[in-house]
Amino acid sequence: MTKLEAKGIERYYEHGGYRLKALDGVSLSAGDGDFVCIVGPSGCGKSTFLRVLAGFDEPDAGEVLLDGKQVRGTGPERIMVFQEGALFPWLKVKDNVEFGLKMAGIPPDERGLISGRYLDMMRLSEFAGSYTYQLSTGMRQRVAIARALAMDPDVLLMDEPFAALDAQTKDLLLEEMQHIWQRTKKTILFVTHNVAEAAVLGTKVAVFSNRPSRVKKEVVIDAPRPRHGGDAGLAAVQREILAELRPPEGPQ
Ligand SMILES: Nc1ncnc2c1ncn2[C@@H]1O[C@H](COP(=O)(O)OP(=O)(O)OP(=O)(O)O)[C@@H](O)[C@H]1O
Repeated sequence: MTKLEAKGIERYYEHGGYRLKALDGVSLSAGDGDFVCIVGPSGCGKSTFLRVLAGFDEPDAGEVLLDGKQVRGTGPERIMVFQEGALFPWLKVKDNVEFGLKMAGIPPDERGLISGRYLDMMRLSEFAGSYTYQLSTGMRQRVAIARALAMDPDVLLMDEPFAALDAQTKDLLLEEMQHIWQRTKKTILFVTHNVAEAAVLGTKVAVFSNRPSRVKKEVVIDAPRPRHGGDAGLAAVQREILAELRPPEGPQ
């Protein structure tokens, strides 16, 4: 069953009198429980597309459907995790995770149970009372993921969430992300510039073209899990994606 569907999304930006077309009719769907990775050339419009899905940006044309119904603006059923986590430094880890729940009027006891569950899942329980500046970058990113999951969204939108991490932490989080996805059965759309990461995580990978972007190709990946970066079985799929990303050869 289709969970989230984007149909013919167009998005323009004003650049000092010049109208720049970022998205040129992007259509992409994610089935319930799919892990869709989005890759594409730098500046092609991946983040713009995710912002449209999250409702932070209005498309100039096209529509976003959740469970077959058009959605506009932001909503608790579509939650975004940013590259830098975007946590509140003045709040403790537990309060960061509970922030959205508090805003939604969930009583303290229930909030505590929910944050406890996700802090446990992200192996952060012993840091519940710490401030985010006392954590490593990887731990902060895990707090951001816990905070998003605590809202129990239908769809998790992740914009290069591991880009600022060192290789070792990234490997660990790639593994954890697969466990979390399998445990929570969330529908995830995940933007990355890293083809290996996309091949490890994705049930399918959507390759965006150069700006103004469209979906150039969708590659379905059914390799067994857990997957790891160096898996030989993923090499062919990575080559297929990389071939799509290579600029066309022009006249010499
Ligand atoms: N707020 C904005 N105002 C004006 N132009 C913008 C804005 N946000 C993005 N753009 C332009 O839209 C295009 C797509 O940007 P976007 O950040 O969506 O690309 P991206 O694929 O996520 O890039 P990267 O991989 O480098 O992060 C770029 O040319 C960028 O300059």
